[in-house]
Amino acid sequence: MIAISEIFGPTIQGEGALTGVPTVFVRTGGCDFRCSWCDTLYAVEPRFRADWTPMSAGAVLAEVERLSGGRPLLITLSGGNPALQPLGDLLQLGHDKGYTFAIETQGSKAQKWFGQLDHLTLSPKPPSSGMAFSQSRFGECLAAAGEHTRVTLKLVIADETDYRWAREFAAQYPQLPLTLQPCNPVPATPDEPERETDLDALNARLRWLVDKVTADGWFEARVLPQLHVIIWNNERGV
Ligand SMILES: C[S@@+](CC[C@H](N)C(=O)[O-])C[C@H]1O[C@@H](n2cnc3c(N)ncnc32)[C@H](O)[C@@H]1O
Ligand SMILES: Nc1nc2[nH]cc(C(=O)O)c2c(=O)[nH]1
Ligand code: SF4
Ligand SMILES: [Mg+2]
Repeated sequence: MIAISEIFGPTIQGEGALTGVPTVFVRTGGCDFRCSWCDTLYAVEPRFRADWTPMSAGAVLAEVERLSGGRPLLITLSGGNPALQPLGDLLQLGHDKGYTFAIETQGSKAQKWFGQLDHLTLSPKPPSSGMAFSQSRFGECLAAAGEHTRVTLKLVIADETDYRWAREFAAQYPQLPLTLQPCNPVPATPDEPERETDLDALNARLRWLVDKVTADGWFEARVLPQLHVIIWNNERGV
């Protein structure tokens, strides 16, 4: 069974290489990380376990089909860390019906079924997250993706230290398309789900990041904000 926090959409992918693409989100519950600025703690902290529903692959796909009116589109798997879940059957069932799959994961756990994905977004965490990075685990994720899964990198940048880390990290993987995403300085929390983000502060970070990238001639990097945050602020389910 798959631990499901929420299934919502269709909406648009607000982050990374597929920004703007219509998609339904399947959010799993449970994460092996606790990033200091995580905007999705209701799908991370064990105190919310009672809100996560164990669902079969068939039941998840039935809900996606209901939301999408049976028209196959991109399904985005996120969390929490969806790589902790048994998702191979869902990928098989969905592909049989014409759906495609992208996943958002931090690169801390590889699964054989990564090779069944259409898109794998790896988002290793910078120093500001407070999480340790494991190069070997990240390498295992890349290896598990194999040849048919398109892999992209998405790095969250909160400050100068993160930026320098991202520069060094990305240089090791020149073959991977890269998005830099400014950290939302005021994400919603489970205790304050209606919290408004500071869009001016976010925009200032975005400008700072664009200035850095252009001044450094880092022309391989694409800079994108979380589009859904700009459209819907910190709202959940969009
Ligand atoms: C909530 S995570 C879930 C998937 C997976 N655990 C991961 O981190 O990749 C989805 C994406 O949101 C990003 N994210 C989380 N909090 C953020 C924040 N405050 N500002 C910008 N991006 C954030 C993460 O870095 C990740 O790329
Ligand atoms: N529209 C939209 N795009 C997203 N991209 C990544 C999301 C996530 O929470 O993983 C997300 C999300 O929650 N909503
Ligand atoms: S890895 Fe992703 S879901 Fe887990 S705490 Fe960090 S941002 Fe949140
Ligand atoms: Mg999110």
